[in-house]
Amino acid sequence: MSEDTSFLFSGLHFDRKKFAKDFSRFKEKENSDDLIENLSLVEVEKEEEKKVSTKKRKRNAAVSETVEGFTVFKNSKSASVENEQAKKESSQEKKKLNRQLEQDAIFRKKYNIHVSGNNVPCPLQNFTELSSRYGCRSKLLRNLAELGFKEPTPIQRQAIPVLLSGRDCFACAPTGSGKTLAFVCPMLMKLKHPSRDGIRAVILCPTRELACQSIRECKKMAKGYKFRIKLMTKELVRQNDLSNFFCDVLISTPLRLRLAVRKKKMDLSRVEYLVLDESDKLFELESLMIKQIDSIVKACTNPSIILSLFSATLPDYVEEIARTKMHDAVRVIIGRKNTATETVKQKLIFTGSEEGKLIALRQSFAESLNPPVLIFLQSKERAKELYAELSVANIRVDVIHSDLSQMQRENAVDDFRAGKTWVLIATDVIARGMDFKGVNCVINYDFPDSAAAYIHRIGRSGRAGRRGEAITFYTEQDIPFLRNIANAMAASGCEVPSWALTLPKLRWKEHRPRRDSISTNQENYGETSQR
Ligand SMILES: Nc1ncnc2c1ncn2[C@@H]1O[C@H](COP(=O)(O)OP(=O)(O)OP(=O)(O)O)[C@@H](O)[C@H]1O
Repeated sequence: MSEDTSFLFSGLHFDRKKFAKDFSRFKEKENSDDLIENLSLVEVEKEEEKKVSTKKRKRNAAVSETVEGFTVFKNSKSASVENEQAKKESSQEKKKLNRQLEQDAIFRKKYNIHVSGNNVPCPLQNFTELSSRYGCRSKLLRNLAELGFKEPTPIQRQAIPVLLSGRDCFACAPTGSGKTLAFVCPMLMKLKHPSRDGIRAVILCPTRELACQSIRECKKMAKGYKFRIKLMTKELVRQNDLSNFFCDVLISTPLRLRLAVRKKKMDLSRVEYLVLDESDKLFELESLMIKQIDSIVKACTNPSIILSLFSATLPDYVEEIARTKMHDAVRVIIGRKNTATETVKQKLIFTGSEEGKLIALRQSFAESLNPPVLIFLQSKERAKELYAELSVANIRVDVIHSDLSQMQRENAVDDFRAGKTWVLIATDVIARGMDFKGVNCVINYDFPDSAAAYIHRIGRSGRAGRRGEAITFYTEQDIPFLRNIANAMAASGCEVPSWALTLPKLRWKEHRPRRDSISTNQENYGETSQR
């Protein structure tokens, strides 16, 4: 090489012995004959260095040693040893990851957990993992133990890690399978401690009854914490200015929260955690709720908000709408989507006419009235009529519908929970989410208006692994709509008359036909049907 290359090493002291080979390459050449050889050597060297440096760039940090302020890359020999080491490490990493993925797949199969999405977190093996993996405080674990929750349910095993890792989540799991805890537990862990910094978490429920129940469940799980957990009540909405209102958790129906945001300047910009419970009900097309949900989600402007949807039925259109509001969401389905729980024995009874229903009801009560029993009808008028009929019999019966005051509705639910009421006659106002321990039987006195309504109604029974029963009366006018219910029954492992599965499948929106009146004793009707 003709030019002087000593500047390359000026200011550095090299151990000539150690680097003799390298020095030999850069030494002055006597004649040009070797120039070509020398150039080619230099090119080879450069090529080698180029390969080494690109490989190194691919690694997290090039291994180097500093000599007097200069970083000197190791020579190619130690670099290739390094590469070998790095390759071995990364293949070990890869093997470990694959082993973990395999274990997760086996575990999810065991609990019928189906997931989709990027990098889905490992499911929980047990509740103690909440503290070992996520640093959960002992207080929360103690509360779970006090509530008698020994093992996480399948939906909790998967939805909790997803939400704790800050991912948006769609969760569809059977009725009575613990979805409430699946979103409350990670919410409390994410909130960590009380704060006066605005409204931090919001849970939206389709009915006031469910909102009241959710706040009760929340407070049980937050025992010992000082979280401000508030219900959006009529009184709260009546306050003039809510712009400075703050709490850790706010539970509301969409209508009330939208009112508070639009009319009373309630600020949702710091909400970090938003849960849409019974989400398919909230997103029901042509319902006012879907517009209310839209304005609430828009008001939650926190870019790092965690949005989750929970329900036992999650139609595809709900996912499509929600995906426009979610980012990189994880989908968690337990069992088969939109199917009834397998813990409820289901029966269809043909009663011919409306009159036949009352006879069939009296007969089933005479044979085996096994309270508590829930009876669903398609309207409040019909609920009142049946209440009039049954309240004369010596059965402790009550009724709940939207014509009652808030207090009357709460009393009806509390009395039924407490066992004071044996038979509760209801409209669909309590068909979803309501958790009554040990309802032995649900009677669909009027045919449900959709397969989803059927799944949610009968899901008031057979909860938390308990067994239950569901009886569905149907008349001539219900037969065209029978196929969907028969499918839901068959999908949850129930015996269904084969002819029912051959009926034409109808894409029905709502089935609430006009029906003959129930009341047979007109003179009693006026006295006892004040409810
Ligand atoms: N890990 C658990 N172990 C035992 N019981 C549990 C567990 N988690 C929840 N439960 C109980 O299971 C019952 C049903 O829970 P929850 O109401 O959350 O069900 P859900 O899936 O929300 O039902 P729905 O779809 O009807 O709303 C409740 O009584 C609750 O206390």
